[in-house]
Amino acid sequence: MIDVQDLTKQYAGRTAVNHISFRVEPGEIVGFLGPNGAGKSTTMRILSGYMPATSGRASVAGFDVFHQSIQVRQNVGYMPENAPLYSDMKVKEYLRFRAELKGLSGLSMRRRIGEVMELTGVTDMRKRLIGNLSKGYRQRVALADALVHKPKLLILDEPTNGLDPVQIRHVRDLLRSLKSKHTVLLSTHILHEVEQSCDRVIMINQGRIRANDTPENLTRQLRSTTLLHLELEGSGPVTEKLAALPGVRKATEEPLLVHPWRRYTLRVEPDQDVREALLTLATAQKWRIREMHRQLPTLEDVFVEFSMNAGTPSDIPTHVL
Ligand SMILES: Nc1ncnc2c1ncn2[C@@H]1O[C@H](COP(=O)(O)OP(=O)(O)OP(=O)(O)O)[C@@H](O)[C@H]1O
Repeated sequence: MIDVQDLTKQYAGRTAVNHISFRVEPGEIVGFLGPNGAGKSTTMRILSGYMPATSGRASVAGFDVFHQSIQVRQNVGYMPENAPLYSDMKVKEYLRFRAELKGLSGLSMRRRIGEVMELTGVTDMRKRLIGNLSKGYRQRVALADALVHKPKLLILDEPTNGLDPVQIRHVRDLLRSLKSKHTVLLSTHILHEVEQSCDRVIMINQGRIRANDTPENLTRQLRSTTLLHLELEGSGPVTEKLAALPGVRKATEEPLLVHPWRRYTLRVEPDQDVREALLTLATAQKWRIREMHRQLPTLEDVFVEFSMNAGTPSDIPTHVL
């Protein structure tokens, strides 16, 4: 659905996107992540046919973004960051205006506007002036605009920016519901969202792609230990025996919980799962276990690692870390 090859964009000598290549397959929801200034919006603008690149090639739904930008726009629903909306128009009036610009008309247009207003939860706001809407509702209107012509590909630049947690959840559910009908390229700083919604993650920093994999593989790759937390009741040298399990780097006993239960934390080698061996040991030792849970590195840990390794830490604004 998206094929990017060796794409570069320079602004007045400053390289915003630096020889990037990637693909997005039909039906995928791909998270496009990176710290502020990484080059996400620039890439998304180019892919939507709104800005030319300096060099390289990109195609969307089989159309070249440079030479066939009209066909590209027909196939792409683009929601820019801080989408500009006409504040003196009413919601339905604005969507109608946008739908007409995108070539819709008549009954099918009216039906479709009704559908996208329902989908994005703005039906009750249809007669309100956009200028009087909250940020969350304006974001929804921008999303309705992006969806109105049933594009094959949605390019959403920080669609959850400025939304409250309930609205964020709504957008997440919406993304999931769109999955069967649209391919989605999504930029966001809410990594929890990406872990929950995206099939794949492309991480970009300083205009270069640093990672391109599933959220699971990225977190697995992180050179870090997995933590296994236990609440256990047993006698003898428990900590030593736990530490001796193959794959365990270190075992620590934390302060007594409520007698006779104790809490232990095992630092486990990446890619090792010691839970079965642990249960076998516990049975042999007649220990009792009332809780066991693994704490895996999150996508946020991966993001920080890639962001920090790629550039000088001072390049990276603290609010995204
Ligand atoms: N119109 C422009 N003129 C000059 N430089 C620009 C322009 N737009 C972006 N840049 C620069 O290009 C680089 C990439 O910007 P871009 O907006 O693509 O990053 P981003 O990853 O989307 O960041 P954010 O998360 O803050 O939106 C930044 O250094 C930015 O300052």
